[in-house]
Amino acid sequence: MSKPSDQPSLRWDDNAIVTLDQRALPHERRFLHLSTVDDVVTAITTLAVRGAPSIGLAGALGVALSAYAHCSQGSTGDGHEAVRADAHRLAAARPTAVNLAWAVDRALARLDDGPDAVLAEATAMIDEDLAVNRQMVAHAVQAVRDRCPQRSLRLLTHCNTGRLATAAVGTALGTILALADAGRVTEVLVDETRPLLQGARLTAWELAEAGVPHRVCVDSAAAAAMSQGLVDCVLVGADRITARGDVANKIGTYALAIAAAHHGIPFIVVAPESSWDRSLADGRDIVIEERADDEVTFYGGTRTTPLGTRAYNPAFDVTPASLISAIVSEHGVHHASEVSA
Ligand SMILES: CSC[C@H]1O[C@H](OP(=O)(O)O)[C@H](O)[C@@H]1O
Repeated sequence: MSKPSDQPSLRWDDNAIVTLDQRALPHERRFLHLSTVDDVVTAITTLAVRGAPSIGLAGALGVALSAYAHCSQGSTGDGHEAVRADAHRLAAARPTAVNLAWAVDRALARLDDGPDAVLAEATAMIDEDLAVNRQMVAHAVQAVRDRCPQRSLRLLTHCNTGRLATAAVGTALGTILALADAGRVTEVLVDETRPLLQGARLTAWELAEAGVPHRVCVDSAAAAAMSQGLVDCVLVGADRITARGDVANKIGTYALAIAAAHHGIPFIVVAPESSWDRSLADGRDIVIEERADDEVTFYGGTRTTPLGTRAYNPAFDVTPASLISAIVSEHGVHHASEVSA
């Protein structure tokens, strides 16, 4: 069965956020109970909770945690400064995915109505994300079919954009699962996605759970796979999309887009409206998160480099709109270009 799962990846339970610790997958299903704002900030910065929509939802629920901690239900403003300070910390936990600040701000806007209203707004976003993903996946399936005449498809994806990264269903991976459920997928090539291996650990786990044929490849093998005719379409997610359609996404996405354009392979971005930042036109203005050297200089807990070796470790890169065949949201295809490398 490959239908995208609609089981929420995080929930509110007894004044805590309950969610899978994505660092432990695929070998351990460990649940986290996040009961303080510090817990939520740490979970986001360590990628225990990850994926643009998921970190937004966790951030919004974190505002609810703060509101209950600092405000009584009938508060007239006491504690609001403390909640606003917590909201700032939550929104700043990771800078690139616009969903985080957007969701935190939306939850914070209900503060004057009390903690219950903040929680109601955050949990409404979970339900909305699920509905949005279902609509988006339907549009993305059609966008693939419009660009790929093949009856059965060989797809390539990068990082993890499934139910773990969203409230449920997923974005690009949700589309892949829907295509597989319709019998349209021969194989999925999954970029392992160095250095944190979201592809090898999480996307492979979701595809295996769904029974979809797949192989993992090192990120640098993706272009070779395209040159060998192993890829009919590339599907990826997004963390921030500018007004003209430049896309910030997991590091390695830009290289995929260049290779896809060179080989005339459709390169489709699947992301919700909440991933758009229309205040920016040029992707070069997107703040790219730089992460610790040891994510690169260590592998499996063992140092791979000489002591003292530094690393260049941006968590994201920017793909210009000119290299993107289509950007699909719950509203349909936003951007389509005849891509040329
Ligand atoms: C639907 S997830 C969108 C996006 O978020 C991921 O980043 P991270 O794993 O660092 O949270 C990746 O860029 C996905 O494409």
